[in-house]
Amino acid sequence: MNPSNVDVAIIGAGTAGLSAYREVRRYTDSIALIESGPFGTTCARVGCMPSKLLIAPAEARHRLERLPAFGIAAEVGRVDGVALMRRVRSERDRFVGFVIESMQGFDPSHIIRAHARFEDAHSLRLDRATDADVTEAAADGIQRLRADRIVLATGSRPFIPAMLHAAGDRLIVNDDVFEWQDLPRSVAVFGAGVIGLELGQALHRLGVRVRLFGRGGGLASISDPEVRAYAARTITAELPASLDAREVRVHRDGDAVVIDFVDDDGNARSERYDWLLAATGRTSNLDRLGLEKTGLVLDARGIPLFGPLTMQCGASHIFVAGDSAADRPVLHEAADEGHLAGHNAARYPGVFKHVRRTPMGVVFSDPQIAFVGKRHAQLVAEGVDFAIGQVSFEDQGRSRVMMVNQGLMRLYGEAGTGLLLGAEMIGPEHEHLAHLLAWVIQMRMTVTDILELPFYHPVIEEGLRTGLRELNRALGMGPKPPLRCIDCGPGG
Ligand SMILES: Cc1cc2nc3c(=O)[nH]c(=O)nc-3n(C[C@H](O)[C@H](O)[C@H](O)COP(=O)(O)OP(=O)(O)OC[C@H]3O[C@@H](n4cnc5c(N)ncnc54)[C@H](O)[C@@H]3O)c2cc1C
Ligand SMILES: NC(=O)c1ccc[n+]([C@@H]2O[C@H](COP(=O)([O-])OP(=O)(O)OC[C@H]3O[C@@H](n4cnc5c(N)ncnc54)[C@H](O)[C@@H]3O)[C@@H](O)[C@H]2O)c1
Repeated sequence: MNPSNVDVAIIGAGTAGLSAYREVRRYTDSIALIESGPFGTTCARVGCMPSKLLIAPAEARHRLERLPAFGIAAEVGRVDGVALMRRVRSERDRFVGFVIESMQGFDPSHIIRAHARFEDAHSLRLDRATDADVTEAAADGIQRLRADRIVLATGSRPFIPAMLHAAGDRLIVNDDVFEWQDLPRSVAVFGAGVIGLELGQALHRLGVRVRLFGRGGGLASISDPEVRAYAARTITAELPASLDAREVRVHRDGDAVVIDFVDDDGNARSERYDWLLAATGRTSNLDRLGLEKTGLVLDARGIPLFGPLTMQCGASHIFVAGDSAADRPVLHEAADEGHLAGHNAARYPGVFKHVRRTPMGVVFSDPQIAFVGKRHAQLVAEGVDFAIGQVSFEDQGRSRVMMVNQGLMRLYGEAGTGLLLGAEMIGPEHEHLAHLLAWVIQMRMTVTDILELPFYHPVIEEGLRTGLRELNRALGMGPKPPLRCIDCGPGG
């Protein structure tokens, strides 16, 4: 391979880039996979996996707190922060190791450690990589690369509002949390989105003093006002939070971060924390690529206009995938988009469309929050004629048995066709219910057809059946579900 002139260059070796590489390699051996940071992917290093490793012990401890309500005397375990963080890091390293192992079959001559930037639509300038331990592009003698086709898979980074910088060296992001040697005493978590809620609740349950600072009352990007209100009530009953903190001012007093703010009840408060964790959203890394030199049409955020069924930017030889595209910033979609972008970059100018999966999001809070198909806000914005069926999990049989009976699910169905369109929900084991719903939506099933599927007794899925029956009634396609329906079994 001529290392300065390749068929396909892939910028970024995260989930999307690795998936693109595997696809491109089926068609050509003339490839450059360019990575400026450490290998291992955001998901394994600082994202999905370490966050779930922190959440798991927090949930285990929380279950102990609930045992007395079952009549079991239990002492809530003292948290050994050093041991706990050691496990988080070592399991995280195992997952990173699996990713790096999966790259062992890659041709080493395809891999370039450098920061890529466009000089024109086909030429990339390669600068020193950020990871000091790696071979630098200059040391390889490659400082410029010409590529016939290019995949942009550069991921995203935390977005930090200017006002938070007053916390100085006490300002951290998710990456820093997973390097901790011990748990801190206190953390102010800014941003009540997915990351803020997952990490904030886990730290709180591990005995760290936490407050979650939100803006405008939003929580975990729930768009259905009823689900959002229920979730806000349920989550904040346990986790100290100001979801609509106003007049926020951050400053330092010695080692402490001081936060002055007006809380949700209108009271002026001043609180001190060891750390300020910014979980205030993420921004695409495409802004550091010099895309203005490519001639691509960019949107207001600097992201090229692309087709979600091809990942092609305009009609060009450039394709985009994963978090950098800022369209569906979750792991399985990054992998899909990488595959699609890689496939089309390899075969360009032959470009195929590929049907996308039903959108799905799961927030690993407790209770879990999930979204499937079309969001409530999207249906309203698109002017879709839809009906809503809803079910509370407070009286749901199996949920009560297990003492996890908190939750509200709202299901959306299309008027006239009876098709299930989407759902937003908070409740027990909802990561599983979200999958069932995503599968039946993707199969384009009507609510009536879904109700023909089997439901065991007593299971949490029976709550879903009640919601679907309510939706069928609201669509005018089924009877009013009987109160305490006995064919469902008690509590069904
Ligand atoms: C705390 C947290 C928890 C999460 N939890 C979940 C979860 O539970 N479930 C889920 O589905 N998703 C989760 N996500 C989201 C998921 O991690 C991302 O959607 C996914 O990792 C994106 O993959 P990617 O390939 O687009 O980006 P990355 O994996 O970030 O890869 C991009 C790569 O490009 C490199 N790069 C950037 N610019 C350049 C350049 N100019 N030149 C060369 N290389 C460059 C970067 O160094 C990086 O290695 C979480 C994210 C975070 C932060
Ligand atoms: N379980 C999962 O699948 C999972 C978990 C974590 C992250 N992720 C992915 O990572 C992405 C980024 O997550 P995120 O939580 O950083 O972003 P987010 O967009 O979900 O939430 C950011 C929140 O910060 C708030 N905010 C912004 N500026 C603020 C300020 N000055 N003060 C207070 N609040 C402020 C926003 O209003 C928003 O609610 C998610 O969209 C998701 O795709 C997924």
